[in-house]
Amino acid sequence: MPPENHDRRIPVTLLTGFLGAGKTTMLNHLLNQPEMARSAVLINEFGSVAIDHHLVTKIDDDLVLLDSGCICCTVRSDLTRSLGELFMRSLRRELPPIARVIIETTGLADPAPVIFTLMEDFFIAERFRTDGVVTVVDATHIHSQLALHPEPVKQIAMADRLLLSKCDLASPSELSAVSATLCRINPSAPQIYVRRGELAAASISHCGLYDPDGKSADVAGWLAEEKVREQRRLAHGHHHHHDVDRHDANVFSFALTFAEPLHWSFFADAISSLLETAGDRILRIKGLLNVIGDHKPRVVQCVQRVLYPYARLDDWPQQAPYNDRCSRLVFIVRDLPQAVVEEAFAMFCGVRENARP
Ligand SMILES: Nc1nc2c(ncn2[C@@H]2O[C@H](COP(=O)(O)OP(=O)(O)OP(=O)(O)O)[C@@H](O)[C@H]2O)c(=O)[nH]1
Repeated sequence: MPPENHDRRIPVTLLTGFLGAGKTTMLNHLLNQPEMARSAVLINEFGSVAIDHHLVTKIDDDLVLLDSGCICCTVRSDLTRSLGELFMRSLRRELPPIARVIIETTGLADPAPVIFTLMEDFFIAERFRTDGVVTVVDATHIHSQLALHPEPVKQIAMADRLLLSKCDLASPSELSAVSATLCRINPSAPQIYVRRGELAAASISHCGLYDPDGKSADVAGWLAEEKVREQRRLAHGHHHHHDVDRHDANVFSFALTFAEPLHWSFFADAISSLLETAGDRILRIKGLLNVIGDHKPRVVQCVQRVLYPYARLDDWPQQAPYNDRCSRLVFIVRDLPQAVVEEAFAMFCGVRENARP
């Protein structure tokens, strides 16, 4: 392959990290910088009710929502197709020239199939080059996430750069403990401390082509496994069915929809009670709310037991399903029945969930 300076292929940044780590927050800061002005963004979300693309402050039509679902087949072929389409649209000048592609994965994603696709798919590898697997690590939650879930280890081990988010919320001793943990899993990746998503574009560019050497031996092994999987898929086809709302036997997603505008204080009581009683089984909540007395949609975000200060969007999205201005909350949980969550809202807000998408 040509050295980076003479390489005319479009650089691709893979932005990964566990649920709620702060990927979208950093992405918004990056996209506001002139160096990232001509970036196309591909977003892959878990669950059937997507919301992330409304939280990215990018209005161009080079923001692509990848199919939700299993990264091993649906998303891989969707990724290949989306990158191919972006390239062709840019070639036909339907889009301005693309200087970089940023792929934001779901927090539950395994980065190996994505890296493998970028490196090995013939059409893609001719036109795009990996320039950085960048993993966002939530400095306030990573130890419990590593204890309970297999995904963050792989996301950290495969990284070229590690971005420690929420450093404004962690004490110096917590930060040094997190830093030592990351060093054990991936000693070669530089660690960058980030507060409120404020990250210079230079921190994630010029990573160079992806190279498993210098990373833990597992990384080469994971990529080799992808090759075997690919060969099997080509030989036998790949027909297993995926439920887009289920990650594994325990982790799954559901969305609640409320047709009537909500009282903020009752809603806050319902969420607080839920986080207190079932926070250990809640991985992520995010949603857009129609709140009585507020014309703008409120963005609500929780990670495990933490409810973050709400934000507002300038306006309600024009696209379905959010254009009906109903409140929607998307939950990603571990072994928490939907009925328990519905009951909390019925009790505190006096509202029942409506059977809408
Ligand atoms: N105080 C503080 N809050 C942060 C920081 N980074 C992210 N947050 C908050 O954490 C919550 C989750 O951040 P997101 O950027 O949506 O996380 P994400 O990784 O994109 O989430 P998923 O796509 O669901 O995996 C939001 O409420 C953010 O405002 C930070 O550095 N400091």
